[in-house]
Amino acid sequence: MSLENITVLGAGSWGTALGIVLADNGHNVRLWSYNEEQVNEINNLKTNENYLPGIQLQENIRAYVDLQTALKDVETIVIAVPTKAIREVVQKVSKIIKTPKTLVHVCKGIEPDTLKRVSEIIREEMPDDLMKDLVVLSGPSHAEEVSRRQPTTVAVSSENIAAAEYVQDLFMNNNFRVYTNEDIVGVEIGGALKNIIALAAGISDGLGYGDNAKAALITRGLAEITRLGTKMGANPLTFLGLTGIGDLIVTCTSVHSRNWRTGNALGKGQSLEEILAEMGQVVEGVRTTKAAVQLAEKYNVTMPISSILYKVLFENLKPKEAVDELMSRRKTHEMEDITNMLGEVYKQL
Ligand SMILES: NC(=O)C1=CN([C@@H]2O[C@H](COP(=O)(O)OP(=O)(O)OC[C@H]3O[C@@H](n4cnc5c(N)ncnc54)[C@H](OP(=O)(O)O)[C@@H]3O)[C@@H](O)[C@H]2O)C=CC1
Ligand SMILES: O=C(CO)COP(=O)(O)O
Repeated sequence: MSLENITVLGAGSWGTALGIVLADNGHNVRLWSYNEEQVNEINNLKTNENYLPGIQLQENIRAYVDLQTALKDVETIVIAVPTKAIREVVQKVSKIIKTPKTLVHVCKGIEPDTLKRVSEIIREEMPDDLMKDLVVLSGPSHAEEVSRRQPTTVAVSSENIAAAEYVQDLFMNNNFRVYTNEDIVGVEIGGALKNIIALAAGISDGLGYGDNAKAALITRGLAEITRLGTKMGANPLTFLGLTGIGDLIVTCTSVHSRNWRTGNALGKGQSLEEILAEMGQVVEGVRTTKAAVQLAEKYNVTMPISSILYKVLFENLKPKEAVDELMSRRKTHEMEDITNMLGEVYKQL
């Protein structure tokens, strides 16, 4: 495959880790950050200590503070800023580029109130004639491990399978295996909602509950994600793949996860404000919990874990009381709703 200039917007942990993958594949990587000090550190010391401590960056990664220079002569733009910054960043890009580009977003969130997925936000902010293709990259992939070249698998999804295959080739190497999947709705919903369940799993661990509780949260979490996602038009089988159960497992069980760590500290009694101030990196699940509760209402689906987490995050419900409330819900059949979902699966086979 031909080598390219590729611009990565956002020099946080994920943007930098993906930059390392692309640089390993021989591409010229331009990391854009609005923080001049960080840009100087990346260019002069070849490190990004606040986001990926102990990692040495390659010579073919260069950082830029000027967006116009960062975007000069690129075909592909990777968007790796938090969901709340997407609109602003895409608007800035749309005012600079003159020819259509392939956009790859790697963000895991949903916008509260508008209830838009990230690809929908990008489509609203980027004129059609400036967007060649839009591709989502998602899956179980902590930046800390990717930057150390530990084996990782992800999926790329696009309405145009040829575009997904093109992005698959850009990123794929022997440490970073990339699959394609055409179900953008399922890929984005799985990636965004797993963060909510990871917050809940962290709370459970922080309270001192064990593996049984965590397995329950992962399994019942997957059930509520699938219930909502299917109503939104996703293929239920996607939730059994890398961007569904795969990402749910890694985020609920890893100390790398900012969402799990936030939940863990909440379970131990710290306040949300305090935790977020100390984290210094995005915790997407907090904002996505608001969106999920609104989506559950809109699509008329029950999402008990997301709903109870909303009360913990925004209504001062104590974590222990939240668990008691979850456990004492009315009795039900495990497969309630799932039979409907299976009907959808069979229709798609
Ligand atoms: N980290 C990971 O392992 C993974 C992350 N993701 C997803 O990738 C996305 C980015 O996450 P991640 O890199 O981890 O987050 P980080 O918090 O590590 O980094 C985000 C970067 O975006 C910058 N940024 C924030 N707001 C703006 C803005 N308005 N304009 C320009 N830059 C901005 C931040 O700068 P500053 O901090 O100075 O504000 C920071 O450099 C999230 O949606 C996350 O869920 C997906 C898979 C793995
Ligand atoms: O999405 C991720 C791993 O796949 C990263 O999760 P956190 O944002 O919780 O760190």
